[in-house]
Amino acid sequence: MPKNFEVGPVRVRVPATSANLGPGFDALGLALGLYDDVSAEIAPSGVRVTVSGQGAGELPGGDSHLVVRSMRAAFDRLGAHPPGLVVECVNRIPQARGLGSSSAAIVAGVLLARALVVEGERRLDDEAVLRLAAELEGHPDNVAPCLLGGFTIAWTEPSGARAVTRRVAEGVRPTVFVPGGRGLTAVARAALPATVPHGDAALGAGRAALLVHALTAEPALLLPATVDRLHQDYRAGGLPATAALVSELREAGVAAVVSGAGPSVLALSAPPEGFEAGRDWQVLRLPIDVSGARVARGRLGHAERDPVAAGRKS
Ligand SMILES: Nc1ncnc2c1ncn2[C@@H]1O[C@H](COP(=O)(O)OP(=O)(O)O)[C@@H](O)[C@H]1O
Ligand SMILES: N[C@@H](CCOP(=O)(O)O)C(=O)O
Repeated sequence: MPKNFEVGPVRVRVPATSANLGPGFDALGLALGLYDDVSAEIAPSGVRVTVSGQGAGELPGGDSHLVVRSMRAAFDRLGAHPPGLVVECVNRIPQARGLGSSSAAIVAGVLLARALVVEGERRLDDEAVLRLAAELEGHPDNVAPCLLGGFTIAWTEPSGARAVTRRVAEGVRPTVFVPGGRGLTAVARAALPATVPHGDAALGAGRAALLVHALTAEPALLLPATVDRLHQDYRAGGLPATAALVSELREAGVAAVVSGAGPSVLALSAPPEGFEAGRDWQVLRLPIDVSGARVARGRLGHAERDPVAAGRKS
């Protein structure tokens, strides 16, 4: 084993996340009980990546894989350069659906790299992991809940991203509606205008503040607290089915929003009994993940390799 590196494999479990939550664009996020499991170890040469579950047969291998790119970025920060890597991914988070799969891959890569380096936690502390992961992702609202769990409020200072996590009030039960079709976050971000009317910004500030209260103390206020004017309308043209489902749910009194940049829909209160979204939507009732990413020593075991069951346990 080259100097600087821990002996043996490490693994990490990272949760799906839903960002924005309506008015909290690029700031608010929620960790959900659906997970990717990833392991990594130092090899004498080369980069070998195996993927099962979501993205199998589609994602690039080797150094182009997002987990590996994120590991490389973290190794650079740590000043440690491994001769080779073996990475195994068991993915359950649907990709390019607005459920934070890219943030999960980035957080997994950064945490795995840190765990493989001797004294990694001293050299790259938790705050530095958040800053690096947010830098790689481009916005902090998914990486924060993925790392910390629960409901997070993230912001960016000149020195980088910071976040706090808050416990969600009893009775908030997320339901996620996931369509078959994909939507890339980069494309949805390109649909946003450079400026918005002052009235819309003012409304958003008030509703985002109310949403923190509603989610942590008074879920009865979730419907007015999830009104957004900063991003959803601008993206609706590219996501007509998503916009239609959000409207239908809200008209039924459900606090529904676009999940992240879409195309999934997040409902923060339960849809009425018998509500049918239609055949195009997979409906997932997910618990809130309160732990965030968890690192352990050793390869993935039988439980982590189960493509379905293990994904729902927190
Ligand atoms: N587990 C993963 N491993 C490697 N690459 C991934 C993984 N998850 C997502 N990605 C990459 O990120 C892209 C999706 O990112 P993005 O558009 O931000 O959507 P999401 O809302 O799922 O984060 C995928 O097309 C893929 O290139
Ligand atoms: N604030 C971002 C959130 C993107 O989340 P994702 O899960 O769709 O990557 C945005 O709205 O662009």
